[in-house]
Amino acid sequence: MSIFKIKGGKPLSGEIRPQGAKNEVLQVLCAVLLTDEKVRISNIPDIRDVNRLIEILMNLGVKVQKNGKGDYTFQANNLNLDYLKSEAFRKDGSSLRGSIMLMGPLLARFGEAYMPKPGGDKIGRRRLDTHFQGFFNLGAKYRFNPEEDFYGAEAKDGLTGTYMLLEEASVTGTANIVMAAVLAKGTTTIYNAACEPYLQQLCKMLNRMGAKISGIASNLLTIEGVESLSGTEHLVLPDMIEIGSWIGLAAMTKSELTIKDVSWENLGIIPDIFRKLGIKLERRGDDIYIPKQDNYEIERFIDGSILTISDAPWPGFTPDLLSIILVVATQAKGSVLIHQKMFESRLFFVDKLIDMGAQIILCDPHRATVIGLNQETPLKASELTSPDIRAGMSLLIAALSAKGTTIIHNIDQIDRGYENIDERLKAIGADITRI
Ligand SMILES: CC(=O)N[C@H]1[C@@H](OP(=O)(O)OP(=O)(O)OC[C@H]2O[C@@H](n3ccc(=O)[nH]c3=O)[C@H](O)[C@@H]2O)O[C@H](CO)[C@@H](O)[C@@H]1O
Ligand SMILES: C=C(OP(=O)(O)O)C(=O)O
Repeated sequence: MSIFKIKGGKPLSGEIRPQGAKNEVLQVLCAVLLTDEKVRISNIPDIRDVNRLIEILMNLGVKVQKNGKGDYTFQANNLNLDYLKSEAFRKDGSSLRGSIMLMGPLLARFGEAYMPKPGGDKIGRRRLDTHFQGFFNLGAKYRFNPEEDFYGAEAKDGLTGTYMLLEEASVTGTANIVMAAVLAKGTTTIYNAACEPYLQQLCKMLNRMGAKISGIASNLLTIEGVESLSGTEHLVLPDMIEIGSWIGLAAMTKSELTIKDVSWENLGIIPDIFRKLGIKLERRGDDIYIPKQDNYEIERFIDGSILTISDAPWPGFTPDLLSIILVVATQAKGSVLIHQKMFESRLFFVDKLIDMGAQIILCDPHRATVIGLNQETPLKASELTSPDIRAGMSLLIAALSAKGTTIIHNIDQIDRGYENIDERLKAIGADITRI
């Protein structure tokens, strides 16, 4: 398995263009199964999770044509559903989280869907109840035989729309239920739906295919079922998690960076949260400009108490950027409490930052207090292993700011979500080698 060798402490400069959004692509790729017509999707990032999902679609019989970089046409007009019960699918499907979203479209179009336990980051318990509850509400029956190790949902007589109040605003769960409901008989109403830009994009694409979804961008979606869907073209948004990662990188390494074409209107609260850490960033057209800053000071709450940054379903702050916020805070002036509410094992990587000299108290699995070093003492180089995708990127940012040479193992975890990261970092001046 490859490793990264990083010589840190060099300021970076220049322009960087975000890749297409991983978590949106995983949704819209699954949606190609809802029609037998062609669906063209562009700005698809060349990352491990996405490539695996495309391979699964191909194994399922979807015709895949590459039109150019990140630009593909898919056609699901002759599928091999036997693959869903095969040993090969058991292995392929369990390699990424996003594959769970194959179920909604398959159930809607073919009345059956099977799924091995999906993969994704090991960041705590990741339940699938919302997905299945949604399918049951639409009339599907559960099928699980422990010896098969597959989850299954069947609806041989089709799905029927209904009202449902989700227990939690699950991102992939909402996507799955929406994709199941678009072809159901009658009207489905989903309250407490997730509404991340990923979902807004999915719903807009489905409407272009002929679906009737209203309430997009809110937590109350109404879906009038239709008989069938047609083909469409879809452009994937820039990856807001990558954009946040570049903001953090610029601040931590005292670099001047311009992040190109970020789609500001889809970034929600993300720029403001980085500003709370004292990071200056400017809107220039649709770009983000981050000037070189020798230090940045964390704000306090209005009553003078220590700032807390926590995650919440959209339009709250995404949990996928908390690890980046945490690492950037280690070199800020001041203190902050990071509260990761959703995932229970996502903060354990702070041990590695503590080894590098960061001042952090892990209060419990969900909360860490960071006392910033104000760029007075750089982090020390170290030998590290990346535990998950975002912690991996955080460690990479730490390494790029640290004094000396850091080795990061298990960089597959970073490649899962960040396209060609080493070459793109080199282009802005980083000293990083893939070995
Ligand atoms: C492939 C993909 O798109 N993955 C994203 C998706 O995962 P995924 O869709 O798997 O995550 P969910 O939204 O289902 O939930 C994530 C976790 O948060 C908890 N939870 C969720 C909603 C809520 O209102 N309260 C709550 O506590 C869940 O119990 C679960 O432990 O959304 C997560 C939450 O933004 C992101 O971290 C993942 O990157
Ligand atoms: C947790 C993440 O991904 P996944 O849901 O695919 O594990 C992430 O993108 O930060």
